[in-house]
Amino acid sequence: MAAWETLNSCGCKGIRYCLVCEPLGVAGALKVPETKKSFEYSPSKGIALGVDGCWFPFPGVYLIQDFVTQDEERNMIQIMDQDKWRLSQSGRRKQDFGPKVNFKKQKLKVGSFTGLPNFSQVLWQRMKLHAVLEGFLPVEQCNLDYSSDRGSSIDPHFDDSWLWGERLVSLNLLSDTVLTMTREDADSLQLMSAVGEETELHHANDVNTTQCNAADCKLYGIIPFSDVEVTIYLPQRSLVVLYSDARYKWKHAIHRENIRQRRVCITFREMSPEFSLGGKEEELGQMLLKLALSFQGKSV
Ligand SMILES: O=C(O)CCC(=O)C(=O)O
Ligand SMILES: [Fe+2]
Repeated sequence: MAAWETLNSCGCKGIRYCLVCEPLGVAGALKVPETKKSFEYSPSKGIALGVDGCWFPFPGVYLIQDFVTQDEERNMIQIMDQDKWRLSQSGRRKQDFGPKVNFKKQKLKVGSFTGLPNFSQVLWQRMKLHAVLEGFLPVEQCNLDYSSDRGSSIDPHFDDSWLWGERLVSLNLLSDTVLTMTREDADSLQLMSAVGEETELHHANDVNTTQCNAADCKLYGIIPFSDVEVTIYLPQRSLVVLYSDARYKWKHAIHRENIRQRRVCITFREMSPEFSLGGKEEELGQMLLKLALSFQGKSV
């Protein structure tokens, strides 16, 4: 392959780069290192915890470990790899099962959407057993493929909320990773002081941390949200649901340094109220849902 072909074989546009298109030295020059106070999300307590034991509530994350078995994971990856992966931004590749959307113009067409893929039906049935996903009707599925060779990442962003509803559901396959949450608004957060001595977190298995007793919790200080980041450790084969504050107030990102091996993420999205029952685009919403839930889809 000629050098220019190699240089052009990525899906980056504008300000986004991956290891294929990134001119030497740009990575360092582009990113002014930011020093934020880092907190780790504790799934068992629903709080963000600092190394010094300070913490604050972090609502809107629901994590299910071992959502699929190793065999199911292998089968799904095999099915996905039989299909074409399209180049996307920041070194990612993707397969999309959903309507054709122009988010900027808020325009939506069925396009060549034929529904979600067959293997997702069993995932959907399993999801609905969790109260947080009651009534979840997936209308779009996006498979993303991250690799360390391509320096894949996803910049901090909010998912659209004109078309997509509150709950974002992602299945994390092939390797563990970290979802990084940040806020850029001007609000401040009330930081609580440490309780007890055992404050060290052990990722998702943080069973041996102390339980917070509200009576012991003291206000430690107030800091701007923009000075903090919260890391959510996502084990391989776990399913994570983002909703409420974690969906609407915090941006989410996957940093390049947190992709150590190939990682595939399957994200399911539901309709916003506008496209749901009683909404002004209800009819279109119902039509898309019928297609989606036929589970006969091919990627668009
Ligand atoms: O890879 C992930 O876990 C996040 C993907 C994501 O944020 C998106 O597709 O909007
Ligand atoms: Fe997202």
